[in-house]
Amino acid sequence: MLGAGWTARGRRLLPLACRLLQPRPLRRVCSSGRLRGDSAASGLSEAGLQPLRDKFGGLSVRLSQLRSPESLEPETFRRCLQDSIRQWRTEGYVAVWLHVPILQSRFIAVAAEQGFAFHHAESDSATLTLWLAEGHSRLPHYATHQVGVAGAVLDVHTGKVLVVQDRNKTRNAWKFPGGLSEPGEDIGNTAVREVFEETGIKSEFKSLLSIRQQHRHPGAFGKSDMYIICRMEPSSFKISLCQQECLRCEWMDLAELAKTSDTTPITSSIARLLLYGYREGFDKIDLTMREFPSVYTGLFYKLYHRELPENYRNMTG
Ligand SMILES: NC(=O)C1=CN([C@@H]2O[C@H](COP(=O)(O)OP(=O)(O)OC[C@H]3O[C@@H](n4cnc5c(N)ncnc54)[C@H](O)[C@@H]3O)[C@@H](O)[C@H]2O)C=CC1
Ligand SMILES: [Mg+2]
Repeated sequence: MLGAGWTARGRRLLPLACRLLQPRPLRRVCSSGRLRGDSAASGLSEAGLQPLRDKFGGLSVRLSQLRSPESLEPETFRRCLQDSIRQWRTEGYVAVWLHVPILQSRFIAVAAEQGFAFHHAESDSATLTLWLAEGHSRLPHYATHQVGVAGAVLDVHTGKVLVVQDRNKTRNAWKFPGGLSEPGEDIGNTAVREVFEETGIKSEFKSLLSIRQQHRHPGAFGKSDMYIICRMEPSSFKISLCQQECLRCEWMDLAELAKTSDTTPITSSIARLLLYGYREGFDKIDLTMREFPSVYTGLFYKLYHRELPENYRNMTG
């Protein structure tokens, strides 16, 4: 029997909803990854909801494809999902990815009762997963780190480096201006942007100097934090301090920064590294950047490493 909350429209949709969640045998997968085949599959197409098989033997179900999600009662969804999970297991699928638009969030609790857990949620959609195969889940985790980037902006003509003291910090220590990378932003571009936003100084990215990894970072919502310091060259010199983020900003003698105790251990270490490069040659400290075409068509990536001598760079045969 159907529940009391079941509407006339919902009743009409029950067979459809059940079919929407019916698993398709692996052999019915077409080249696009869509499950194809018999009358049930044509029902799926009709409603626009088509579970997709991925190359790892998992399935992807997108609730955004439901034509009338408001007519699908959570109880109906629960029964359909339960049946489907049983069948998907029998058919050897290894995992299910369930994509839920924020407005259909009532289905999340139902899926959680069937063993689904959040994989990630962003903006207007949540993705839940259920591992179906034997043993522990082999599904990759979502993002594990946040990335922060600072710019060590050195004026090579004066030997002075740009330093700030952040507002809202427990201790006022000198550090390089910097901040969090935005999605899709190159490391060097974050450094240029953050240096400019916090100090008004324009600068150019030259190289990577260091990477700090910190687990369970309180400012990263308990995730890990990668803090990257770049070597930068200034192209303007007049400071215009961001009052919201910074307390102080100045051009400080690099040798003084390398010696002062009024700084953090990271800044102190990198000031000494930068001083060494300034005196002995930046090739001794730089991780420079090269750009290559990616295996993903139309995309490029940036590779950072120590400079290679010409005869190693152009090796053939
Ligand atoms: N040199 C060192 O020792 C230090 C390194 N770092 C690293 O720098 C990176 C982050 O740099 P930041 O300058 O902190 O980032 P950021 O320059 O992007 O500034 C973050 C902004 O978000 C605001 N904010 C943060 N949490 C907030 C909240 N809950 N509510 C409202 N506003 C909030 C802050 O007030 C600040 O304006 C991280 O990778 C961190 O590990 C941070 C501090 C010191
Ligand atoms: Mg900052």
